[in-house]
Amino acid sequence: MTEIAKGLAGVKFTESKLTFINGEEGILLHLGIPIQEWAENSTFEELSLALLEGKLPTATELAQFDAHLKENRAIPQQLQQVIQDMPRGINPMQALRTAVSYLGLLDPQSEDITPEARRAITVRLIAQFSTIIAAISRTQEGQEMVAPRMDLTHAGNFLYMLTGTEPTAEQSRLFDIALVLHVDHAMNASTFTAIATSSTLSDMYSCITSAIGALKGPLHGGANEAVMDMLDEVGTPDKAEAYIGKKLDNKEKIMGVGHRVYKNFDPRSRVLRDYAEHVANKEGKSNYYQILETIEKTVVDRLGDKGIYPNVDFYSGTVYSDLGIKKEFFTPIFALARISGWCASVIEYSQDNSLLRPSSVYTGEKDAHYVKLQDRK
Ligand SMILES: CC(=O)SCCNC(=O)CCNC(=O)[C@H](O)C(C)(C)COP(=O)(O)OP(=O)(O)OC[C@H]1O[C@@H](n2cnc3c(N)ncnc32)[C@H](O)[C@@H]1OP(=O)(O)O
Ligand SMILES: O=C([O-])CC(=O)C(=O)O
Repeated sequence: MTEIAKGLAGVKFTESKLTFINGEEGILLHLGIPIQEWAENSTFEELSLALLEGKLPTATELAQFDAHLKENRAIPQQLQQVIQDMPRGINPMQALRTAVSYLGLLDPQSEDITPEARRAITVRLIAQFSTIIAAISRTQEGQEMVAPRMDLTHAGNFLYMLTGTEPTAEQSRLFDIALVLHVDHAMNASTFTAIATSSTLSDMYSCITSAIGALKGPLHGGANEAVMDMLDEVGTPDKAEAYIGKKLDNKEKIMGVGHRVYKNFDPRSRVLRDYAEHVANKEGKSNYYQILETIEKTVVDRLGDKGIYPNVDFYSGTVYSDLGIKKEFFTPIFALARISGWCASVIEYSQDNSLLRPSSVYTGEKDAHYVKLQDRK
């Protein structure tokens, strides 16, 4: 019988120098550097550039890249209008997908798939994702959009555009770290989707629009919002153990735990857990954090042997909540970070492109014949 690689698990279809993961030991490296070092020392801007260039940038290179991002923060008036006119109460990931697709219509370079054009579009996409997501949030709440500021970091400016208030240095840094942790993760479903689209020699906006669609699902980026739903459903920490026990007895999945690659702690969830704890301790342990602690313990006790541990989506929501971000925007924020990984991966793959076209094992009939409509029972 032909072996089927269900979910393409473990299938290697390309080489990449960007990200290394050892799922058994819980190791994640970008350009060989551990994620913990990136989180501690770097910024979203620097990691994005490093992945695009394949090396740590010099101070001059980083300053130039930062200036390019800032120059490109504003979004076209026509797109602002489209966002303004979107129906209310929509899923923000649908709104993001539509806005990015529309942005492609306005970009005269959008059909150009040369490496130079892909790179120039990448800078605009990274810069404008932030403005688009903040604009969607504000208009959905019936508020005026806030124009970007050029004197703030990428993370700080996003929080400013989202809330209309300049964040503190601590808030900006915390959010920046969260972005760094989400930038890239090798051949995850959305990056793979972006690459599959680019492998047909399609344009950058099509690649990113398809990636947004893939990230939206609750088995991937949508899990961070689903974790918050679960916390609200649990209600209080004393109910968490019984809630999880019942779900597991019913063979239901727990959101924010388990991972296709990590069969041990996801190193990013540990960093996020420390920040979530720090945030919770500031104001006395929050309900959310205490529920998460109990869920983590219950899941690891019951499923640790199966390699099921908290993933990056488990603690991120409590950090975002503390920054005043609504749960519907957790997945767009994942996209705000992952845009850099998507673009860097598409550009890397395009250098030695091969059409992605796997096979399936046909299990249907082979000797059927057409029956005219009027003769069918
Ligand atoms: C950024 C990210 O995308 S990180 C992932 C975010 N997604 C989530 O948090 C959703 C919850 N997690 C999951 O659904 C899964 O762990 C996935 C989809 C992420 C990866 O899982 P896969 O590698 O496809 O494994 P699969 O879903 O086949 O599960 C393997 C076994 O572990 C169990 N399992 C996996 N995840 C979970 C979970 N979250 N809760 C309970 N059981 C789980 C399955 O029930 C299955 O058990 P079985 O062998 O007894 O049937
Ligand atoms: O790698 C994956 O399968 C999921 C993902 O995007 C991540 O964990 O960041």
